[in-house]
Amino acid sequence: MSLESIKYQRGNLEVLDQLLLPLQTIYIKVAGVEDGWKVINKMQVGGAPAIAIVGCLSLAVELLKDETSDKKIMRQEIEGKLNYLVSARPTAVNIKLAAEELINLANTLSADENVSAESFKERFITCIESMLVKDIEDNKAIGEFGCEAILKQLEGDSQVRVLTHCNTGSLATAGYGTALGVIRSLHKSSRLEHVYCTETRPYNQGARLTAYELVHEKVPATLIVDSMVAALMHARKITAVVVGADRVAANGDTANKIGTYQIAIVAKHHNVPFYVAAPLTSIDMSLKSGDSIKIEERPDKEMTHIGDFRIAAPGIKCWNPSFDVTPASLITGIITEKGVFAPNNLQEILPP
Ligand SMILES: CSC[C@@H](O)[C@@H](O)C(=O)COP(=O)(O)O
Repeated sequence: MSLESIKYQRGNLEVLDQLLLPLQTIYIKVAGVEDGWKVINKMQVGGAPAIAIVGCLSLAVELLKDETSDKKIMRQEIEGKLNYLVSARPTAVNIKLAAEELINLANTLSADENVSAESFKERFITCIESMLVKDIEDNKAIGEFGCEAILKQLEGDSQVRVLTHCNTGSLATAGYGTALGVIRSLHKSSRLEHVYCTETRPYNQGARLTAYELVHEKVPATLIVDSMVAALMHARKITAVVVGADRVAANGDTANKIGTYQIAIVAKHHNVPFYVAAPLTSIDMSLKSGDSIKIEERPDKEMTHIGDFRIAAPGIKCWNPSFDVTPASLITGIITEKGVFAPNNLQEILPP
């Protein structure tokens, strides 16, 4: 069975504490928006889709307990709480787009005289709950499209070696995963020879989470340190790189975990196709290019320490951007639930 990072039943939300993995499997109760903001900001839950889903579900849990019977007050509170949740982490766009959609729904329900306060609440919560199912369906479609695109470039029925970065699996989504979903689909098709996953310094999502998922799923995999990517591509034939995204701009420039950009440069040098696997909810058509994507900077401690153990020389200054932007020119294709698109062709699916 796949790992489950989000456990939800109406009125009850728990998330698997990613900071404790792989050593401990502990679920944290998220009783409302304040808890939702904290688990996202502290990175107890990470990954753009999972951040959006957990944030919105934390609002669903809070709303269920709310006894307000005034729709206007409910609408106002919902808007404030969603904007607050969006502020927990600035780079991933999924939560911002989900918040905009939910605020529109709240406006419509509040303005409709035929909708009672009870029915407003019910329809609003149901809409949030549907995100869980939709994300898994989208990821399975991404997996299939990605698998097909990678296999299409091969001659005969040769085996595939893939490199991935950060965590994009069941832990970073509602389930199945995006880039890791593509890897899962390749594995199912018996064409996957091997996966290489990077450690993903400084927070080690690759070593802690992706490696954990790959071992759990019995996918043949090897962990490498981030600085080994060029050596790996020189030493072994890598068929493709597949990574996730936190925000894709309208021109295809893609923000993803720090280190993605340099992997794309190395891939270009070695003629290795570089794919971004992301649902449409990671594409921000309001931004012309990656230059306008806000890059989150994380506390120094995430670089200088491993857990509570300091590894960096005391007194040294740090720069800790959590993401970088890979220019569209380095990206072979963006794998979405609607198919694989050239980065300069996103208007085909999402007209501006
Ligand atoms: C399907 S997850 C895609 C991205 O969100 C992922 O690659 C990533 O960068 C995660 O960053 P994180 O800082 O752990 O939230």
